[in-house]
Amino acid sequence: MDDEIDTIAAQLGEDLINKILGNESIDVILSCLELEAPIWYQSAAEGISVLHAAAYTRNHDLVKLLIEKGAVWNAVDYLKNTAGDICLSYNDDAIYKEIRDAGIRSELLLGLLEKKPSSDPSALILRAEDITASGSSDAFLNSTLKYTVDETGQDICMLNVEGEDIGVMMGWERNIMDETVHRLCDRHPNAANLKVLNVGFGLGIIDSFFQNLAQPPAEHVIIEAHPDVLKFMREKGWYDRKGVRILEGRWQDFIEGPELLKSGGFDIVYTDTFSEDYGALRQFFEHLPDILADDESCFSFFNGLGATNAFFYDIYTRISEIHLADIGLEVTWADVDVSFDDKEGRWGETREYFSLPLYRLPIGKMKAIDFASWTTSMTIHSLYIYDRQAHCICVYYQDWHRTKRPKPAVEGGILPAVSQAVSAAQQTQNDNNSGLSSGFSSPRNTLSSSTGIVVAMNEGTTQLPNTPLLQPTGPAATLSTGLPFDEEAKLVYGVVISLRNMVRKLSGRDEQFVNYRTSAYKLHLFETITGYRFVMLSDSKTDSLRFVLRQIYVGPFLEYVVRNPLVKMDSREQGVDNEYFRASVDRLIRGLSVFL
Ligand SMILES: C[S@@+](CC[C@H](N)C(=O)[O-])C[C@H]1O[C@@H](n2cnc3c(N)ncnc32)[C@H](O)[C@@H]1O
Repeated sequence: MDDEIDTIAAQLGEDLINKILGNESIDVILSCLELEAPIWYQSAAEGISVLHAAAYTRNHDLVKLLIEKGAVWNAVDYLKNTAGDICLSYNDDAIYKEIRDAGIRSELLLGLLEKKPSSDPSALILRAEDITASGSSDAFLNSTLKYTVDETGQDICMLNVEGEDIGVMMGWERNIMDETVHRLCDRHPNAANLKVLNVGFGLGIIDSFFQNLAQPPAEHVIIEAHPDVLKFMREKGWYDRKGVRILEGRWQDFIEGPELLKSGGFDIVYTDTFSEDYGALRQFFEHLPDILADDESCFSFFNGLGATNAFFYDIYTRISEIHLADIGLEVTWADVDVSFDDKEGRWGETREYFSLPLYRLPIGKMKAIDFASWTTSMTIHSLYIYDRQAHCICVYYQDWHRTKRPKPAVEGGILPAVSQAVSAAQQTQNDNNSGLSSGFSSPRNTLSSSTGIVVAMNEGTTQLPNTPLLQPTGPAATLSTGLPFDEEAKLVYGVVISLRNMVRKLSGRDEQFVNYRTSAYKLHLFETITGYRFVMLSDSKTDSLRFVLRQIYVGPFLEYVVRNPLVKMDSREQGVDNEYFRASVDRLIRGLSVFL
């Protein structure tokens, strides 16, 4: 019965492929699929799939349709070509990208990278379930390695798997390693004092290039797991080299432990292991933000997945770029010409694992923080305005990226027109009292609550047109004092005045105190000649915001507070809040050029 089904499927499949090759219309192909012709079929004669057939006929619409219907993007024919390779041979970029993107989507979405069985034709890329020493880490680490010089004179670290010689590392890769070291180190700002981590010693080619830099690394950590490699390292004197620290074991054993980061993060990280699949490489990626020292640190890895096939190599190159981007690393790629060797000579008796003319060399760097988006989304915590006349009484308060507001002020603890969000407000009372005689039309001006309920969302219930109010979206506030607002405001004022006086005492009256920074926040101060003190708290890494405070003063403050005929300029009794001022400050913060 099963045989019968197989025969029918094969007939329908052969018929489908022949129709595609015969340039039948899309409708005809669709009706074959409706009659259950198997879209996964590969022809008996050449092993070509429906996607190969569509690529041969260069029918872009049909390729799209077949992909939509579930055609296998990575089927390999008997000549080990994929449909993508067929497109490459025709130089058909558009169809190539269609198939390549289907591959990337499928790999990303289904996470097939870790799961491909070795019987899959694409096992020429990954050997995740290969339990021989070339595909299984455990089997590899228990195997015997041989260091030798092959018939062409190149150094080889070799493994024999079921009678076949497999190069763990081969001398022809010197150029790749040389170029990698130069691209990683040459222009590094810390070149005179580099801290380098290399995972996987092999022949020690890359480690020798690191050591041969004009200024060898100040610290050079090598993680190596295989006992035979460690023996080789000992024989070659690597244990005695200055600045070299060898961690014996798998990188997985050290990556989260204290020993690796004994002297802090690394300027350069490189990894090139053996018998590990893409899933392991991706796991290594995930640790990079923790082990790279800073934004100048660089990372590279041996980019050899899929390198016996241009199409697969392209896909895995792009997937690694996407995954590195996910953890904040931006990759630039350089091509290294590896076509110069006579291929026969390069491989000798060993199994070929890189057959493309160009090696794509990745250099990953932590993406520079985009100051614009960073500041809009997380830096400015709060603004306080004080009037010298009113001493430590805050006359205005507004916050943006503070997830925890202070507790509301005790009743009578703050002036009525400071901020609704930190007053002991009672919404019903707000409604009843809106539009008070003071000239403040904002509901924020009508507070006299006794409930103590915190109004913890946007302050503006009324808004100027086109002025979205900022949400408190930042990280958990480091600034929350847990105090009621009136006490917090006094504390801020007290700190400002003490530091200001201290600066004057230490450096003379002309010296101005403009900001200070702790590990948790930065405080910025701007004083007007009329006696107002504008204080802003921000993330500790923010540049000076004094110019922002000045802009608030000369813009919204002068316009909506000082020159507003409806506002009684009595900040000692009232506070200065009004909806126009509040919305205008919001708009100004959001519209700052550094936020663009
Ligand atoms: C291809 S070789 C590295 C070659 C090296 N880049 C060079 O320039 O000579 C791979 C090395 O990684 C080591 N290795 C494999 N899996 C490892 C793991 N999980 N942790 C640390 N080293 C590993 C192997 O023993 C081998 O020495």
